[in-house]
Amino acid sequence: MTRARDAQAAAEAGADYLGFIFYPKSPRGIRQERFRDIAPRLPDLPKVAVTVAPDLYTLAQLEGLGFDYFQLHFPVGLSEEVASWSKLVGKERLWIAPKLPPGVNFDPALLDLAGGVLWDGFKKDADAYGGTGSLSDWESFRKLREEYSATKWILAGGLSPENAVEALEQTGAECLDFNSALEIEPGVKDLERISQVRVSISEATGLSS
Ligand SMILES: O=C(O)c1ccccc1NCC(=O)[C@H](O)[C@H](O)COP(=O)(O)O
Repeated sequence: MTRARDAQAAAEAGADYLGFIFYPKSPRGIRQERFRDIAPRLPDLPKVAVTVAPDLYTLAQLEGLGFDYFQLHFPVGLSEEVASWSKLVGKERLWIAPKLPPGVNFDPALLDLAGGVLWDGFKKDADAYGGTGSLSDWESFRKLREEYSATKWILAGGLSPENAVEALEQTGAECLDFNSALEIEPGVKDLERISQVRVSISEATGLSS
């Protein structure tokens, strides 16, 4: 989210969380000053600060903005950093999003440090950590979610109104993350596409939200 009106549309479509990306290399990033500016106009939903391998100073700054959760993307091999993020924000508020190249397994030891895992698509480019539109490995997500059921598992990566129902059916996910497939351009949501998510899911499940 970069605009209050998009956040409002997401709330009306039944979103449970709102995400704000503070990674400077993201085309949909928001600066801390801008977030402070729109914060009073945002719906009353839990808010998630998203960034890539932050230093502790930056993470403390984001915490100071009043976020409920911290979704931190990182390359493999940063377990010490994950431990320090967990210590700073607390395990339950930390959602980890490891960038796992194909064939590299998720390290379950990380679950001692984080309350949630965002399971994202992979793209090789060094700076690509999210918002790439690449599907994630749904089968691995399903297995991990079943095996480690105490953790909050969030399915991400290329989700759209067109594939959301299939994603729910194939993975049993309770939480889906939508991003680039709902945009007119990076950082600007398509309000019609946002409401289509609600329509597709409610048509398929018979639920109204
Ligand atoms: O979206 C970004 O630009 C981004 C950049 C760096 C780190 C994370 C980022 N997004 C995080 C998300 O939670 C996205 O929603 C997730 O990657 C899925 O995006 P998409 O494949 O576009 O649906």
